[in-house]
Amino acid sequence: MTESVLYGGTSSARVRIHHLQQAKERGEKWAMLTAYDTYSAAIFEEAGIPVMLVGDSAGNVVLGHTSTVQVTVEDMLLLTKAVTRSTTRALIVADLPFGSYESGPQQAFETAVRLMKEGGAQAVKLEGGVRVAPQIKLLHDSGIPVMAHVGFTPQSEHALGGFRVQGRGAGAEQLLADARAVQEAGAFAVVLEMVPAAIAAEVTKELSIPTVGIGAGVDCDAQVLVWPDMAGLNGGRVPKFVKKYADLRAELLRAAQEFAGEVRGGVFPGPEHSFD
Ligand SMILES: Nc1nc(=O)c2c([nH]1)NC[C@@H]1CN(c3ccc(C(=O)N[C@@H](CCC(=O)O)C(=O)O)cc3)CN21
Ligand SMILES: CC(C)C(=O)C(=O)O
Ligand SMILES: [Mg+2]
Repeated sequence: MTESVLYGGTSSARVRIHHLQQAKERGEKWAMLTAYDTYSAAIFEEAGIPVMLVGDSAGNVVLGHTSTVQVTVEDMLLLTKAVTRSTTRALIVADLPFGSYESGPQQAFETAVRLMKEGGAQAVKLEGGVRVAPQIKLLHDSGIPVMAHVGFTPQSEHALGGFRVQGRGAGAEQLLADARAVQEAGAFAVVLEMVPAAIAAEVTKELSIPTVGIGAGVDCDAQVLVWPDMAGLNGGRVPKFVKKYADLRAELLRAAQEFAGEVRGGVFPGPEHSFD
């Protein structure tokens, strides 16, 4: 496992993407996590996470919005800069936020260039299938690596009628058409969000590019989770597809309470934290 090229040195984005492609061919799975700040990104890189997504889920988990719809390009730039300042080996992908690419390929190009030039991202992600294929094609032809995102696309929650599994029944054909369209347009990978496991397995088999699942079963080539969800920082309800690998909320709550208690009791700072 440690021999895997996925966790190697500081190769170019193009070479790293080629390694993701080779991993699919070998049947070697990999993990992606979201990242929004400099410390956590450095930790995930040390943990051997080969791809990080500066997700517009920041709208929910960092900025306190009710959805990703309110997130701006300026918000994404701030977060992307923080992540790219502390990482060297991971491939950093930045989400194009709602409203920054839908009107056409030129708009998508201009936003992607900002996230790469100013933010330091090595790739971008956008939501949609057939509908955004022209955007993906222009970015790809311009040398910008694109990750696609089909199935449940949170930026369209209002159009889709809420948080719903996509690709069930007759929806399977549309999902397959979307997945084929983004591959054809030049995407290097595609996120499958909230798709029945059997359909995601079929898409994964059908496509030559890696699929990254979130609520899409175990047969995807890779998996992604929103890090505050998987680390248990989120105090509210989490989607069914989340597994909690830690309880950071409890740990942080305890630390903050203990600090406050020691200050109230005159215990902190001790002599070892004070200057003569
Ligand atoms: N914290 C967080 N985690 C995420 O995974 C996430 C975000 N925020 N923000 C952006 C999108 C929105 N996503 C979401 C948000 C909610 C559900 C949800 O409530 N799912 C329910 C209902 C599923 C159904 O009824 O079919 C679930 O129980 O999974 C799913 C995906 C995924 N992304
Ligand atoms: C859930 C992932 C795929 C995402 O788009 C995000 O975090 O914004
Ligand atoms: Mg997103």
